[in-house]
Amino acid sequence: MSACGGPKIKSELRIFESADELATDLAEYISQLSENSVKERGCFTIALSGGSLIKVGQVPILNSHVFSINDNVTVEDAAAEYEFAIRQLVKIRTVGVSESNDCPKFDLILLGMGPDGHVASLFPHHPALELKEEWVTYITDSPKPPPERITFTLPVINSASNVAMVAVGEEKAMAVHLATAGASENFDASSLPARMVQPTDGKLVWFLDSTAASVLDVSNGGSG
Ligand SMILES: O=C(O)[C@H](O)[C@@H](O)[C@H](O)[C@H](O)COP(=O)(O)O
Repeated sequence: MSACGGPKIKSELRIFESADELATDLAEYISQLSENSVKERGCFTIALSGGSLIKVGQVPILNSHVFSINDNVTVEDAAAEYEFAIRQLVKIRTVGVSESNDCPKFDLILLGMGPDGHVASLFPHHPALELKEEWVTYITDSPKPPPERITFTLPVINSASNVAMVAVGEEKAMAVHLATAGASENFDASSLPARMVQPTDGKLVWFLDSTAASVLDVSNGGSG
């Protein structure tokens, strides 16, 4: 594994020869964060993205501690229900609160990234990227199936104590480069939502395999 600093925010790039090596380090990273959070706060709150990243079935978590999306209602109602559930968790202080904007402050948000640089269900140039008040929103026009999705908004993602962004495979290499490289002043960040993941008071760690990192200019910290 090689590690180096990312762009000017508190970020780190971890690059692995294989997806297996990445998975082992990611598991250890999550386990360490969990141990620290439980010691400090008595609990550990983690938000999981969809896609191929997570196969949560192997982790022994009480069902009552898992908050899944209700896909038996309209996508609009699912988003409202989910936001209500998170607000309840914030009210009882299970989920912390960001000091700067009252958003929920997850201990860790675990994200995959698409080849177009989308994260969660925040896609390039989508109006959902502009939302400032909502914690959870819905879209009905996802370019990646299924078309109807709910998603955390950027204010919630950027309020996390830790964000882990995982990208594996050649098809993501350009998006990784554009998301982590220094940008010209007229770069339109909304063209690459992963670049908008910049935790306000938290740390971003990229977990990459060597193919996803193959376009990075790692010699100068991958910040281009
Ligand atoms: O629900 C989803 O699809 C995720 O929220 C999405 O952001 C995913 O993490 C990326 O599309 C990467 O997906 P893969 O890991 O399967 O490439």
